[in-house]
Formats: sequence, C-alpha cells, structure tokens
Amino acid sequence: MKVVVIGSGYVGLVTGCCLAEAGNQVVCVDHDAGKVAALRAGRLPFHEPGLDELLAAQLQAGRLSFETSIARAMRHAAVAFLAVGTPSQTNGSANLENLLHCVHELADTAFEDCVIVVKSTVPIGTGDHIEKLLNAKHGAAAGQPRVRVASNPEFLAEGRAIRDFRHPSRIVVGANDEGSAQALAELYAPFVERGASLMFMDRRSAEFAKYACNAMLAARISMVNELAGLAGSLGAGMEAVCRVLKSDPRIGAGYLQPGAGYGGSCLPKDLRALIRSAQEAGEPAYMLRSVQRVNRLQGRKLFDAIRDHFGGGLRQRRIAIWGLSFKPGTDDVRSAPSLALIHALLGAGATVSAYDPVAMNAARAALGDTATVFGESALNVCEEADALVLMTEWEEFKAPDFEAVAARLRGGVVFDARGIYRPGLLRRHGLQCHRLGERPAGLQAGKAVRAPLAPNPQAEPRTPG
Ligand SMILES: NC(=O)c1ccc[n+]([C@@H]2O[C@H](COP(=O)([O-])OP(=O)(O)OC[C@H]3O[C@@H](n4cnc5c(N)ncnc54)[C@H](O)[C@@H]3O)[C@@H](O)[C@H]2O)c1
Ligand SMILES: O=c1ccn([C@@H]2O[C@H](COP(=O)(O)OP(=O)(O)O[C@H]3O[C@H](CO)[C@@H](O)[C@H](O)[C@H]3O)[C@@H](O)[C@H]2O)c(=O)[nH]1
Repeated sequence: MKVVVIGSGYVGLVTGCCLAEAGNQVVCVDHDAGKVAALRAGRLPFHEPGLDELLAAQLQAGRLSFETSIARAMRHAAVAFLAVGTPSQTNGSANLENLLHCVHELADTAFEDCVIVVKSTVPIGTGDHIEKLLNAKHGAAAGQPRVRVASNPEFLAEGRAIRDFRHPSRIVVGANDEGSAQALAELYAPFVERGASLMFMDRRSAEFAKYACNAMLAARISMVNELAGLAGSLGAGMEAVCRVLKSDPRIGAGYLQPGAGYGGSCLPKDLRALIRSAQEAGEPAYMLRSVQRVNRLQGRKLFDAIRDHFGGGLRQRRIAIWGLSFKPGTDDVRSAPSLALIHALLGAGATVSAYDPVAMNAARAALGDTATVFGESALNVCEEADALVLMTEWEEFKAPDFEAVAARLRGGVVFDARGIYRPGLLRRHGLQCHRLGERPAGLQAGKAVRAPLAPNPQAEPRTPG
C-alpha cells in the first residue's frame, strides 16, 4: 500500500519506518528541509533506540523516502497520516496551527481515493472539522470522491517507540464510514497477525480515548506521588506500600513509581488540553485539575527539600544534576522536571552543573543562555558540588562508583528524585541520601520482621509482644 506520513518527528518517523518494515511503500513528509535532507542521508534528528538501524534498513530496501512537499508525496497514496505536533497554547488548548496548515495544503492537492488519518493527538471533533474543510474543496461539488477522515491515535511511549509500534497493546481506529475502517484494517493486518487487537469505534470516541488514557496514566502518577508524601509524613515506607499496591491485580503494577512528577511532551500538554475542553463543555473536571496540581507541587517539593537542606539559602551553592531528559531512553526534554528544577535553582542563586548521556544538546537548546554548566561525565559534574540530584534513571546512574562520587562531592548529599538508590548503601560510602516522601528524621517506622525461611501453615499464630 502507498502510505504518506506528514510530520517526521517522534511519532511520524516511527510510524513511517514501521509501516515500511511491514511492506508498504512509505513517503514521510516534513516542512523542515534540513531534517528531510538528514533523514534521506540516514541521519536521525533525535534519539530513539533502534530507530537508526530501522531507518537505514528501510532506506536500503527502497520502501521509504522523504519529501518536503505534501502535493508531491500524495500521488497514488491510499492512506495519509497527519502526525505533526499539537503543542499547548497559552490557554491550555491544543495548538492546531501546523495540523490545519497541512489540511489546507491537502485541500489544495488533487489526490485520488485516499483516507486521511489523524494520528496527532487532537481535541474531540477535530476529525469532523478536517473532513468539512477537505470536502469544501474536494468532495462531490468539485466532481471528486468524498474525502474520508479517520482517527488513529498513537499510544507509543518514547524510548521504546519501535517496540510499542511493532507490538501495540491495541490499535484504535475511529471511523465514521466503512471504507476508511477497511483501509486501516488492511494496513494493520500484519500487526494483527502478530497479536495486536484492532478496536473500531466512531471518530470522536477514538479522539477522546487518547486523552482518557493519558489522563489515567497521569492520575496514577499523581496519586502515587501524593501517597508517597503522605507515607513520609506518617512514618510509613513507600517502597513497601508500592509492593502491596502492585500486587493487587485490580490496581495493576504500572505507573506507580513516585518521582519528581510526570514530564514529557504528552502527559502535561494533554492534561492541559483536556481540562480546556472540559471548561469549554462546562464540566468542572475536578479530578483532572487535582492531578495537574499535585504534579506541579511535586517538582516544587523537590526544590524545597534541597533548599531546606541548606537552611533555606542556595546562594553560592553548587548543585550537580544527573539526567536532563524527561525519562531514560530519549533526548526529549520537553516539560522535563529537570529543567524546571534547574530554573528554580538558578533563580535561588545556586550554580548548576549538569550531565545527561544523550540529552545535553537538547537541554542546552532548551535552557538557552542560563548559567548552567554542562559536564563531560557523571563524575565530572560532582566535582566540588554541594549536592547531587538524580533526575533521570538512566542505566549508567543506577550503580555508580559511590566511592568516587563521595570523593568529589563536597556536600556529601544525594537527592534521589527517582527512588533508585538504597540509602543504607550510600551511607556506607559516607553519603547522605534524601528521597521524596521519605520519613522525616526522628519519625521511626516499625521495625520490619522477616518471614521465617520455611513458614509452617499449621503453626499457631503468635501473640504479639
Ligand atoms: N512523542 C510521543 O511520544 C507521542 C506519542 C503519541 C502521540 N503523540 C502525538 O503525536 C503528535 C506528534 O508528536 P511528536 O512528538 O512526533 O512531535 P514532533 O514535534 O517530534 O514532530 C512533529 C514534526 O512535524 C513537523 N511539522 C510541523 N508542521 C509541519 C507542516 N506544516 N508540514 C510538515 N511537517 C510539519 C515538524 O517539523 C516535526 O518534525 C502530537 O500530536 C503528539 O501529541 C506523541
Ligand atoms: O510510574 C511512573 C511512570 C512514569 N512517570 C513519569 O511520567 C512521565 C511520562 O512517562 P511515559 O508515559 O513513559 O512517557 P511518554 O513517552 O510521555 O508516553 C506517554 O505519552 C505518550 C504521548 O501521548 C503516549 O503515547 C504514551 O502511551 C504515554 O505513556 C515521565 O516523566 C516519567 O518519568 C513516573 O513518574 N512514574
């Protein structure tokens, strides 16, 4: 099948490469000529594990090509995906400027019987609007077949995007007509053969399902972050509590890792857009607003813990940061909690030295001319620092040489915003370890009692004390 993918970012490029791998003839379009030239030469504009090999293989196989012109790409296309960015506007709503720009170009382009598929995350009703716009120019009045518009939201997560696309938990197709549903069923048939399930529904439900999923994920993270804070105040250990939560199949094990709050290009912006849609629909959206509020506070709590450790003042303090991307496996720093922390630290008069294995360039661009110092290695940024803050749980930060860290870190204190370090282990190296939601000093939890090696189910229950 001839497929066009408009927008060659994290979603568009992965979609294009994976659909080419499935045997389709794919043309990826982007208005950024520099990006298109790099992609034609097999160079990736961002970091995504495995994507460079997949890109090279599909270019070599002749199934994938790149274009700057939508009109040129659309010749003989059977399916065209819209996968451009839909970032937040200042009022929280999704900015559809780029998407509508592409739609107007499509409206001015003569194409045959091609299904237009919205893959970008868009407010409910956007598909209806696009269909109207396209059919005002195409359609029966212009003596051409009616243009059909479907919704096919994407659920991949960065850092594991190829795996997610090849083996999706489900493929959602929102179609208001038989023809577009059939075209997408045909396109995704190889994925269904490998076990993916196709879920058909009307277009508005598909658009809403995307926001609903991200709202649920964000809600779990905010809930576990709030519980972690509470556990700390009440003298309970959140790690043990999480084990209990995860063992309940009704609750499930995913998205229960407390941390510095959720970041990235999706959860924060999609929550904002959904809240905006709720407002327009006259719905109060109490839960969604609380999820967002807890997330904002979570970043603030980390900053407060660092500031309080130094008696309320950060002037002349040097803070080392490990990890800049919003999560491991990506160089994406959009809404990364690390950037908010760096701005707050610099604003309080601290100096910051930061290191990330892949996101240094992206962070440099995002931080602009702030006074952040970018180090050459994880150890290098600890040199003479008063504190180290672990912000992204990259593999290389999981079991560092704590001896070497302790030798360089002037302040001897580590703030673990991802809960990956054992405070006892760090103590043995002379390092103090703070985790979000930990018990304040002086508040002791009950001593943990280990289970006997071979529990005897017949044994009489012991009376406490
Ligand atoms: N990043 C993710 O993990 C993810 C996952 C699921 C869904 N989404 C959604 O998918 C959409 C795309 O996200 P992304 O992260 O890939 O965005 P991105 O910013 O990485 O990529 C968008 C691409 O579109 C190009 N573009 C913009 N306007 C264009 C135009 N007029 N013509 C041609 N190309 C144009 C840009 O140059 C860029 O390369 C968004 O709606 C996002 O919410 C993202
Ligand atoms: O238990 C957890 C899980 C995640 N996070 C944080 O949540 C954010 C988002 O993580 P993740 O969902 O892995 O990343 P994204 O790549 O943003 O993917 C989300 O957003 C995409 C864009 O809409 C969707 O397609 C995906 O399904 C959805 O997982 C990151 O800051 C994580 O550190 C936590 O704090 N605790």
